[in-house]
Amino acid sequence: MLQSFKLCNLVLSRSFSGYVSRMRYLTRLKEDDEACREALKSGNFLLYHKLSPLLRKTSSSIYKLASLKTSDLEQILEKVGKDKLFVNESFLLGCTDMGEPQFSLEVGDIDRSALEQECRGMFVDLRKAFFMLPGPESPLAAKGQALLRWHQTNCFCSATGQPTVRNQSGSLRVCHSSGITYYPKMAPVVIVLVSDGSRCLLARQAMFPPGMYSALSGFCDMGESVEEALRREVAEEVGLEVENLQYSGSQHWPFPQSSFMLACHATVNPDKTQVNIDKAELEDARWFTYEEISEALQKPPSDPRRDPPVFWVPPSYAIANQLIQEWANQQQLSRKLHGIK
Ligand SMILES: NC(=O)C1=CN([C@@H]2O[C@H](COP(=O)(O)OP(=O)(O)OC[C@H]3O[C@@H](n4cnc5c(N)ncnc54)[C@H](O)[C@@H]3O)[C@@H](O)[C@H]2O)C=CC1
Ligand SMILES: [Mg+2]
Repeated sequence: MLQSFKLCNLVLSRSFSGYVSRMRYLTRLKEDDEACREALKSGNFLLYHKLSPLLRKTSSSIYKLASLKTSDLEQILEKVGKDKLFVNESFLLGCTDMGEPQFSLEVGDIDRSALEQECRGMFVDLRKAFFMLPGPESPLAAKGQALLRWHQTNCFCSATGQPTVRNQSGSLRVCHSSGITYYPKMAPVVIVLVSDGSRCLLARQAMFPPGMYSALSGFCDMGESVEEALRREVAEEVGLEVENLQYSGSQHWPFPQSSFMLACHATVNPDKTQVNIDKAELEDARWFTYEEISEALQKPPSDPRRDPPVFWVPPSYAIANQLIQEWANQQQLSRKLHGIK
């Protein structure tokens, strides 16, 4: 069986591009428990302590996700008094460009400082880790946490109350009593940057760090399209009617419990820009000029102790930043065309 799996992979990697063979390999690992158990023997592991990922400082003093090989992880587990079979509790995350499988493992029941010492790293709260990690590593750190959290909160069937059982990769859980299969879930959220042609509308919730304003956002209701959710959220939160919706991109966002962010641009009639804020949702919503936005995009997050707080926008790992950046680029282009400095 294993022999034929390896042969099949070899044939695949010769006949398809690297990307296609990696995706086919992952599908196989998701569906075939034995193949996944075999992959665990040559995996790369991201560790999480109570959902905080393990980071390591590199020789050039930047922080990266610590990725441990199977043999190193087994040795560390033995040193901290844990059976090396604990590796099998990992969940499949993906594979590297070299085709090496990646897994996440929750080690929250092992002594944190002993692990940090053995791994030469530190467990960092995910929100803080986002500020420390190089751009491409944040989504992987988020995905690892989201998958662990989903398994931790879906141990029982919501129909029967009986325990659910995971497959080896962690791509699903089954209740053998009801026969229901549960798959990891994300909640769809729309996020929209509203423009009146020369200004853009940003808002802040009371829970945001002082001075930070972001694009309007909201969870999709059951049965809604992205367009419907977006028009409703803007109407609810600031009392405006939007038009000209334009899709920009999407992002998995691990907060509060795995959201799927769908980002769009939209416009309002420049004669109808009076905002009427829903104070239950938002602390403030304001129109910002191009000058204010480009200044905010160039500076790091404000010191939260500054009083009054300085206006700033979400950092580059958040899709809100992408929307704001795109709007600023568009404004810059149109100002150039119209000879405005
Ligand atoms: N990555 C990014 O750039 C950004 C991400 N976000 C994320 O989007 C999420 C939603 O945005 P909000 O404006 O807060 O949404 P919202 O405007 O829909 O308000 C949140 C409220 O919606 C209700 N709700 C409905 N469905 C929910 C669900 N599935 N999960 C949790 N609450 C639900 C709750 O009462 C909650 O208090 C935020 O929690 C935040 O994590 C928001 C802005 C930027
Ligand atoms: Mg909202």
